[in-house]
Amino acid sequence: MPKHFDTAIIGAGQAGPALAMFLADGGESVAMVEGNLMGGSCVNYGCTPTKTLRKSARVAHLARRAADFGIGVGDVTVDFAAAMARMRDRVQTSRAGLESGLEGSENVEILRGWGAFAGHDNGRFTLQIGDQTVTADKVYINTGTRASIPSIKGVEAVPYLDNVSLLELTECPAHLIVVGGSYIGLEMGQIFRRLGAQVTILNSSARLASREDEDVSAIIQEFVENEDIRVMNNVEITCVEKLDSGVAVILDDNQRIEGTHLLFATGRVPNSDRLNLDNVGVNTDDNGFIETDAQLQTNVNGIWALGDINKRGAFTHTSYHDHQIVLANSAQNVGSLHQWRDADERPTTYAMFTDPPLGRVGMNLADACLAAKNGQHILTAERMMSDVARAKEEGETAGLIRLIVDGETEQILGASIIGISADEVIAVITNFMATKSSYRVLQQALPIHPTVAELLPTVLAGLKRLSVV
Ligand SMILES: Cc1cc2nc3c(=O)[nH]c(=O)nc-3n(C[C@H](O)[C@H](O)[C@H](O)COP(=O)(O)OP(=O)(O)OC[C@H]3O[C@@H](n4cnc5c(N)ncnc54)[C@H](O)[C@@H]3O)c2cc1C
Ligand SMILES: NC(=O)c1ccc[n+]([C@@H]2O[C@H](COP(=O)([O-])OP(=O)(O)OC[C@H]3O[C@@H](n4cnc5c(N)ncnc54)[C@H](O)[C@@H]3O)[C@@H](O)[C@H]2O)c1
Repeated sequence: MPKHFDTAIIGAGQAGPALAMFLADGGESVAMVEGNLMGGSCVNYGCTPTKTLRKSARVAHLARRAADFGIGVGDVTVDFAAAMARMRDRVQTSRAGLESGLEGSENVEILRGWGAFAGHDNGRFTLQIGDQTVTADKVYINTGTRASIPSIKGVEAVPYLDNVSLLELTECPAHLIVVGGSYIGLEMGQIFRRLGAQVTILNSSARLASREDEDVSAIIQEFVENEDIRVMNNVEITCVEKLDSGVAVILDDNQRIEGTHLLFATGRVPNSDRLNLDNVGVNTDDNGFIETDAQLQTNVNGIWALGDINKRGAFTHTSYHDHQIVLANSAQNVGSLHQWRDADERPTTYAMFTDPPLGRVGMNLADACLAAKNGQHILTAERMMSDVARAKEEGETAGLIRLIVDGETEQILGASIIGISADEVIAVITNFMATKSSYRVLQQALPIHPTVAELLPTVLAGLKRLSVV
């Protein structure tokens, strides 16, 4: 007889482990199935290592700028191996913490191996994990995504990097060609430039971070080019070739870019292909992302999909939030204190950790223009970071603050903040939006001087109706 669990969770990403421990604490028997490293992309190949490396890169950058602040540090050198070792140490500590939490959880059994559905019978799902078979009443899928590699001619014959192998480098690339001009391309391009690589970004979109407003893309392009990162937008890669010294990328206009290393930062594909979803009839979209309702239940009763695999956000905080939504809607109603029970209602919010960072929530200006065209009463206000005292004092004045408000309900609809501390300041807006209060309440707050956030009430005082012709 296969061992039976109340709950099986496939994939220990950002939703699975927290859910496992919570359900186990409530007395359920939980199988936590993981084929690779506990913590998934965020802990091992995503947020944790990249934000740790970002710090080394920022220190190098500020050291190079030391004279601007009246400080002499002499020639700045980068100990690449030490920076990478610091990053790996942080990853290991983070993963170990998660593992010990799971291992210490009495009702959680960790099953190591790739999980797949074998079928269902009498309300129980059967899972195959290597040569082990188990059954469960409920299954939560948290299997995430992996790097998508474009099918470019010659790609199978060249050595290339993705977000996993990039972190395994032992020497800094002399010239890193980054394909992709969005979150990963920009964050990693800037980090590796600051660690000493020459960097070229090849981007098929017309502008960097093309989901953002045009002026935000222009600000990003300006600050990365100021660091001698070469940016080529609107490119179409015809083929890639292996060289003794690395790799050559040939564009459709016959331009040839040679580098020592090639990184693909061209989006993600879902890890749904080895789940054998057909055996239980779970629906996916054409790209393999699992379809769910607003409570994250799939079309099959008793199977939920959480995190990047459900395409309802592609961030650690959205994945973690997914487990809270599931708990809030669970039979035990254990998450009743959580406000959000409906994934359709939450606003999109994220940061891009370039330096300076971008903080985003809800509508951007392009969305706002569309809404205004459709008759919505929209107010907008903005201020350049060069007019923010704290930014001037820090000597980091690139960027802007843009706020968008509904003129009738007076609720804040969105914000784009790019500039120093934008990754933190955006949370003031995101948290405030959760109260659904009028923006006038935020204007009554007493902010601290000198901070970037102190300008938010001032910016709101300048709200004007957005008119679109
Ligand atoms: C370079 C990079 C930087 C990033 N930086 C940020 C950031 O700064 N902030 C942010 O919010 N987000 C960031 N992200 C995104 C973030 O990492 C993901 O959104 C987050 O990890 C949530 O993923 P998840 O919970 O869906 O699953 P994942 O973290 O992808 O984990 C899925 C797990 O499932 C396992 N698995 C897959 N298939 C199976 C199977 N069949 N059986 C068993 N196990 C399986 C995998 O091995 C993996 O451990 C970054 C991503 C990358 C790649
Ligand atoms: N700060 C963060 O939260 C953070 C950081 C890094 C990654 N992430 C996550 O990782 C995911 C993936 O990020 P990403 O940057 O790889 O993907 P993305 O989908 O955001 O961007 C892909 C980029 O690659 C370009 N591109 C695609 N095919 C190309 C080709 N053949 N030639 C040239 N350019 C091409 C696109 O124009 C775009 O700029 C994000 O959706 C996000 O969820 C988040």
